[in-house]
Amino acid sequence: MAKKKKTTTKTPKAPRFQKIKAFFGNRQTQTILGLFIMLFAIFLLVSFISYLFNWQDDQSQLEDFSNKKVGVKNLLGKIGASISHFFIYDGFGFISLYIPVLVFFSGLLIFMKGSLTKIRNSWGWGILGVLWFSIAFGFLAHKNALLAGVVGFELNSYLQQFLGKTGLFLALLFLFISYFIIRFKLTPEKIKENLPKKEKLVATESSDITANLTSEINEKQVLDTEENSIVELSLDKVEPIIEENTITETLVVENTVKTTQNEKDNEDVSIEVEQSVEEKHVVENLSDKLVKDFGEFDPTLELGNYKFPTLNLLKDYNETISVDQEELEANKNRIVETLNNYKIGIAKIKATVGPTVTLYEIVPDAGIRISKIKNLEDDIALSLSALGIRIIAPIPGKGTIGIEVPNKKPTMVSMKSVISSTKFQNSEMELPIALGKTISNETFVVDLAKMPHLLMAGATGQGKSVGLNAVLTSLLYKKHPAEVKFVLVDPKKVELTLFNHIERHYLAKLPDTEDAIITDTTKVINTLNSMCIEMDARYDLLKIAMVRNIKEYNAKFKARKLNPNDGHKFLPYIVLVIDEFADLIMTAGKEVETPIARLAQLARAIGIHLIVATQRPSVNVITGIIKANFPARAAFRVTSKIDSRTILDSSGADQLIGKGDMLFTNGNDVVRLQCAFVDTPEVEKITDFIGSQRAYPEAHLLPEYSGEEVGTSLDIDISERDALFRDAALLIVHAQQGSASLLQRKLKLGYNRAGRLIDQLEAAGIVGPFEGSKARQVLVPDELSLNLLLDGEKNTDS
Ligand SMILES: Nc1ncnc2c1ncn2[C@@H]1O[C@H](COP(=O)(O)OP(=O)(O)OP(=O)(O)O)[C@@H](O)[C@H]1O
Repeated sequence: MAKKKKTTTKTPKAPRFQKIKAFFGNRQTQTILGLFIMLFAIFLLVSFISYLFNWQDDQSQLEDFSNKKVGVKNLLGKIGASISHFFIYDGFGFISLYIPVLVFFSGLLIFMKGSLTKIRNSWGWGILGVLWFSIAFGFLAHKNALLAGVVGFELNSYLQQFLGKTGLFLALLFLFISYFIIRFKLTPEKIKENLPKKEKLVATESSDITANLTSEINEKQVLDTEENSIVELSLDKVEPIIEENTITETLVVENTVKTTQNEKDNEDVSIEVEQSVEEKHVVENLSDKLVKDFGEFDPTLELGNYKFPTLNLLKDYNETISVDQEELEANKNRIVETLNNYKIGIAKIKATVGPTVTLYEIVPDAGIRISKIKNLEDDIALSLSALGIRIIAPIPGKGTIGIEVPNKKPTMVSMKSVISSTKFQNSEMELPIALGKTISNETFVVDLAKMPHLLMAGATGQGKSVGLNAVLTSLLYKKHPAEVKFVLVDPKKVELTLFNHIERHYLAKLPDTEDAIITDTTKVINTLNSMCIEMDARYDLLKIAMVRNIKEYNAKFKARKLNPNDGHKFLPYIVLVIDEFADLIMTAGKEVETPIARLAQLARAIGIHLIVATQRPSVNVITGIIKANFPARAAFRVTSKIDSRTILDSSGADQLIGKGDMLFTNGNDVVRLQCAFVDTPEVEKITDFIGSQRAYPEAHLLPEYSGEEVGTSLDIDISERDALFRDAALLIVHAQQGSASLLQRKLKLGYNRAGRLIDQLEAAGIVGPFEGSKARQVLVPDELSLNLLLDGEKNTDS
């Protein structure tokens, strides 16, 4: 029975409790309850706010609460007014407004099935806060009944009795600070770490590292600590083990590992997400800063006051092209007649009058073969009884045939007219050159930097030197001394002397040489080789700067992205002008040709450009290797068709009329131009104008080059010599013929090995340098001398 009783007494209680629990655990109940609480919070808030405005009126009315006649002003009536009065006036004062917030928040959490702990926490902290504020308001403004409320006022005066004003103030301050310390888990260390927000690189992959590190943390540290406590482990003391695949080198270990143990209530476990601090990036790098502070590097600054030559230094000529109608008619009639004689009908004819020649553009009748007209070139010229007829059949890009007939009265194209043209003045080219005017009277401007080298040819007295002066003048009018330097080679010794005036502005020379203008052949060789050294040095600079050409390099340098302490400097363009190339080739041959070919092949990217002029455009002067590397050619009048072919790869230059009449090609079309005329007094005026200005201390210096290296650039170690070296040397000395094919035949070697042997023999001084198609010279006369030479070598080597 007793047993029975026990069960009967216990059972009714348990289900009731469980029923209540189930009732409140029901989501519908929770939703309704949450909603009710939220609405109640709004009710409270509205009434509180309304009370703030109407409290004085409503207060007296509340005494007569049940009296229907007595009304209140509060938006939520007597109940609203009473509750507000209770909380605000009799309670905690103004801060009571926080109570509806707390209520609303709790309602929301119930509505959303949030954590109960949160509700508990927020009420705990909320009530403390309300009390604190109420007392604080009482402390600060005890006369204002609404601010502190009765509770605040009373507590304030009660506490002041015990602690005094200062004591209470300190107590309030203490509570205030304590709140922040507890709430935000502040420690002096944490504050210190957060205060100086300097470059602290935070691991972007902190999770990885944390994982790595946790496994490494001394377990004891964790176990020794109390249950349920949060163990903060400073990672400073832990040696991080960094796996290869983690990006860790730049980490500042700042994270803390939080280990929570034995949590009973899962709901109570709140996850704290530590915000990783955004890694700071340097937006403005050093070069940007330098540019911001000092502006872009200005290479012209050293000669900042430099004045470009003025246009009035150049002469005016009467340049109006007079169109002689009679001459035009007569020429047209003769062309039509001549062509008709050869049964070539003309559909249309059009004339363009240029400075020196007039172009008659002919549209032949349908069915006429162009080659027929081309073949009749000489006959037509004879019939027109004029020199310098050039037939262009067809005119590229047009379906017409051109016949260029010289004008009876040619017009001079002055340098002034081309320099002052907007085409030249507004050109954005790197090295603009105003060469002259085309047949349609347009100024012809080309970029030397794009050519990239220019070959000029023409018989003597046809305008080459004037052409070179036009090129140099163009550059002087457009480029600052800091941007371009000239290396002038003048074997004729008289043509370029005027440019001596601008030595310290525009010229470049070898160190320890007196004259910047080179007239001596050996100096030319040294200068060319020095330019090859300059070229290699510039390529190295470009490589380090990771740019492809001088333009990009200089742009980078100007933007202060290249450090002068690393050897970087602003690179001026270097223009090498050789006035008489034939002379050089005749006297120095390969020694000149090889560096010229090298420069021509490679120098374009690093800003070295060559202008080579010759009056003998024969194949032994303009060799295949030179021609291949000079796509831009300017031909003045030459004496034979063969010369014209050598220079232009086509005839035409032999039919020019001289005096600056020229053909220019840059690989594709041939353009007929009248070269601009600049005479010696004009050049003198310009060079004087420049020369009288402040200059650099000396001419631009090219790298040093010692002439001894000429011809023995091959530096082959004795120990690396071929096993057959001695045999080969003997063979060559016996035969007195330095050819690789001899070695190939006699020693039965392959081409490459024989070539290598010849190189080694050259390095040893047994054979001379390569001389084109001829066999190399043998420098050792007999076997005895050879033995002496080789034994001597051995002795010096050991
Ligand atoms: N563009 C031009 N317009 C008008 N006349 C010109 C022009 N170019 C040259 N001449 C005339 O031709 C003459 C010879 O020219 P220039 O001295 O340039 O010839 P060159 O080819 O250099 O001769 P050389 O090879 O002997 O030095 C000049 O004095 C001038 O009278």
